[in-house]
Formats: sequence, structure tokens, C-alpha cells
Amino acid sequence: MLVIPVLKQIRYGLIASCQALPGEPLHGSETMAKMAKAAEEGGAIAIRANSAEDVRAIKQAVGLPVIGIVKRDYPDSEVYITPTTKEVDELIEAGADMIALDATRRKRPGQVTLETMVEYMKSQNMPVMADISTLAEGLYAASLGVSCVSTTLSGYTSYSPNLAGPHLELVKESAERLAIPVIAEGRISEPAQVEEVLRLGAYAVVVGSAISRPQLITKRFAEAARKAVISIHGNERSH
Ligand SMILES: CC(=O)N[C@H](C=O)[C@@H](O)[C@H](O)[C@H](O)COP(=O)(O)O
Repeated sequence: MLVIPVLKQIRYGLIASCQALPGEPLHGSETMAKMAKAAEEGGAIAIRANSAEDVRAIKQAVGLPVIGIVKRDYPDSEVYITPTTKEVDELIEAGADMIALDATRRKRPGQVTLETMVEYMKSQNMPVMADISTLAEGLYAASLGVSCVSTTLSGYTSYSPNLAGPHLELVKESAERLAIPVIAEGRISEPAQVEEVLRLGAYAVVVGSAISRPQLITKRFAEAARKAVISIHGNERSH
């Protein structure tokens, strides 16, 4: 296995995904840079970030490698994570150390194909993280020469299972079958799950919402309070 420098840096570590879309309370590059700084202080070894603006701001704020994506909707495609070479160019310009893209076999915008995307990134010497939803997608992405796969899209395609937690089976099978690093990503919300996926063979672990989406973190605690009150007092906070 040819080990590219950024892969060496992320090995066995926690990658914090720091993303807030327009409409989320923390949206904005300045805030995401602060979030990334906090993640760095907490021990994250890399950051996954959305948009050229956020990648640029985060690169200035932290000394960690940044895995960039651009989430963008196109009218003729369901693919929204780095769908075309336009988004790749934006991320290269912003200084991303690795770029993640949707590596499903779904139709991309216009005439763009997964094959042309990977070829383009390779021609730019840009390491590629392939976001997959199934083992078959991982095997295919590996055959194209991507640098690593991530289980990001499991539960987000119509043909992958919609689980409450991480897709452990996909992590395990991918780690067993692929000769390239497999990153565990998606619905990892407890430290124990980080250990679990590493034991199953994950090369590194991405945690997003449980670190960087405080509205969702708060919701879990508020929900716990609501359920506890019903169980203790038999009703919701009526007085
Ligand atoms: C499916 C999709 O669009 N995932 C995105 C990919 O970058 C992010 O919204 C997720 O936060 C990230 O994958 C980390 O996952 P989680 O937030 O579950 O830890």
C-alpha cells in the first residue's frame, strides 16, 4: 500500500467533521474555524469541512490536515457531496489536503462520471476520500485508485440500511476486503462506538454531529430530560 502523507497523519485518529449548512445556528466560516480549533484542542487529528470558505478559514486557524468537501445541489442529480470538478477546483484553491466525494454509482450532474472525477483528482495529485454507502461501492472506488474510503453515505442512499448508529457491518467487511484504508463515518455519537469501529478494522474515525452540531447535542439531553420526567412524575412538565 502506497502511504500518502495525509493518510499517515490521520491513522488511528479522530477526525472531527465541522460543518454547519446555511440555516444552521453555527453557519459561517469564522464560527467553523473556532469549532475546528476547539476540536484540535480536544485531540482531533484532522478536520472534515464543507465549502472552500470554511476550508480556507479552518486552515488558517488550525495546524491539522483538512479534508474538504463541497455540498452542492444540482437539479439533475441526487449527488451532492463534491459532485463535479468545479467543486474540486474550489477545494484545491482553498488548500484542502484531501478531498472527499460521493463515490456511489448514482448519476452525477451533466456528463460527469465517478471515473472522470477520480482521474481528475489524481492528475492534480489530490488524495481522494471516497464516500460510500455499500461494500460494492468501496470495491469499485478502490479499483479506480482512490486513497481511502469512508462509510459516510451508508443510510443516505435508497439502497443502504437506515440504521440508528454506525453501520458496523460495512466498516468490518470493507476493512476485511479492501487493501486501502477504511474510515468509519456516520452516526457515531458515543466514545464506545469509536473504539468499536477501530476494533473492527477502521483506519480512522470521523465524528460530526456529536461534536459540532450543538442543536443536535442539546436535543439528546432535552429528550432524556423529557423521558425521565415522564417516567419519574408520570407526565410532562405540567407544573
Ligand atoms: C450524509 C452526509 O451528508 N454526511 C455529511 C458528510 O460530510 C455530514 O453532514 C456528516 O455530518 C458527516 O458525515 C459526519 O457524520 P455524523 O454527523 O453522523 O457524525
